[in-house]
Amino acid sequence: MKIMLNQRPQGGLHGTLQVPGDKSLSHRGLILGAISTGTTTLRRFLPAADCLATLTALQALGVPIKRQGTTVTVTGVGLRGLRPASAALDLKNAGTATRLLTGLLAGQAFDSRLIGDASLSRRPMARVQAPLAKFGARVQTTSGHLPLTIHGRQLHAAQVRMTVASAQVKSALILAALQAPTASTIVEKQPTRDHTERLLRQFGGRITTAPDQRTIVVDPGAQLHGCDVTIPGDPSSAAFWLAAATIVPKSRLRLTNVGLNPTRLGFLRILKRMGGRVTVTPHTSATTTAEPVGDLLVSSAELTPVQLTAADIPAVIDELPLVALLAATANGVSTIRGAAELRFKETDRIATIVTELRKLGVAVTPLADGLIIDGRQTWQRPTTAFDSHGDHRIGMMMAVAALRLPAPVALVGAQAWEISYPAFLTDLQTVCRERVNAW
Ligand SMILES: O=C(O)C1=C[C@@H](OP(=O)(O)O)[C@@H](O)[C@H](O)C1
Ligand SMILES: C=C(OP(=O)(O)O)C(=O)O
Repeated sequence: MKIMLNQRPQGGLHGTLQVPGDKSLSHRGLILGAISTGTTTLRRFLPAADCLATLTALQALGVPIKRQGTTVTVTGVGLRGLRPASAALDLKNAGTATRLLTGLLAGQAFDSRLIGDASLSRRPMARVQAPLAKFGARVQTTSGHLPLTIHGRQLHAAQVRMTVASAQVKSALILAALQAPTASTIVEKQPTRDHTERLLRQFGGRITTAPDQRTIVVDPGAQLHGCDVTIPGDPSSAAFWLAAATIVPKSRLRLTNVGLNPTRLGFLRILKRMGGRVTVTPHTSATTTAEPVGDLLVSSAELTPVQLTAADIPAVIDELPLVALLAATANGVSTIRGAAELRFKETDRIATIVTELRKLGVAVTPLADGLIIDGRQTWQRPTTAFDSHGDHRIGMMMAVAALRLPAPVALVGAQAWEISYPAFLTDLQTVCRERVNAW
């Protein structure tokens, strides 16, 4: 789908948005609901293609799940109640679904086969296969990629030191550890988003994180019970509006019910380091989630450059395209290092960021593990359409860039935002109060 994005709204961006539910928590709520006993109700579930791939896969594994809009009811079957699927599970574009379900299915009493779309089939799977083998798992990849054949079997406990900073791999290992007879220890390379740990505790699981924030002990055997979970707004989706309001003059936006888990707030912290103007108002009343939530108020700002190193990356991994965009407006040279993981996402995001920012005349240099971005030139009018390259975050980042241009520009592959943010165009129209024409 090619769409035309209108030029900069003269009066800036205004209004209040409730961004959709968190993608990571929507996947995890479904999976933990499935392996619990009793009913789990997920409110503000994200009905995006990635999370629907997890939902459909769990249904194929015999889990009764009903969805009405953003409310999902999962009838838990317990850790031993899953049934073999009658065909390969197609996880489409969803890396999170693939890695987490691999950890779960490795400990089941049946074999499974996982497939995905062309993008997912290019992404590395040895990163889950190798550490899962420490639990006795037998996962067969196709030269390190999908299709995967998982030979389900009884797992044993393990002590695993992770070699990639990945919440997906960590979560796969936690789901495997739940199926071992005794406690396992997982040591992360760097702390990553801790949604699995928090949600597992809410479902009654026994899991502890040491003060170093990297050492996790999973004590299996506790009965998991279904819960009511209200999923917070996705901070990765909120980040598009934080970036947009910052770089479009005269803007002021309020974003409500956004997840404020510190392991996800890298973008907010970096935006503030660059001179961004954001006020955070945490909610103090009790919620039915193990996650902090609050409102954000953002207004336009002139930005200074930023230097990011490996320690900054896990908490901002999905927002790095937006950091690059902010850097392309800053009054100096920014550097992003320690971000080689960007090369293993839906696209090689270092390459796709460079291709798209160069259409604006931005001086951007790719590095093996990051980017150098000089924000000092005025953006040029692009002579070719922007392109998502089939990657939702790249497409939405360029839709945000278009908001700063003096003339309309086309975006090819806009439909990619269905992966994580199906209401993106509606929300864009809300904050612009101007028409965005579909071609
Ligand atoms: O665990 C998760 O829900 C996710 C972890 C991250 O991936 P990695 O674990 O591969 O870094 C992130 O990029 C992805 O969008 C969601
Ligand atoms: C990398 C992403 O997702 P996943 O790994 O689940 O495909 C993302 O949403 O940016």
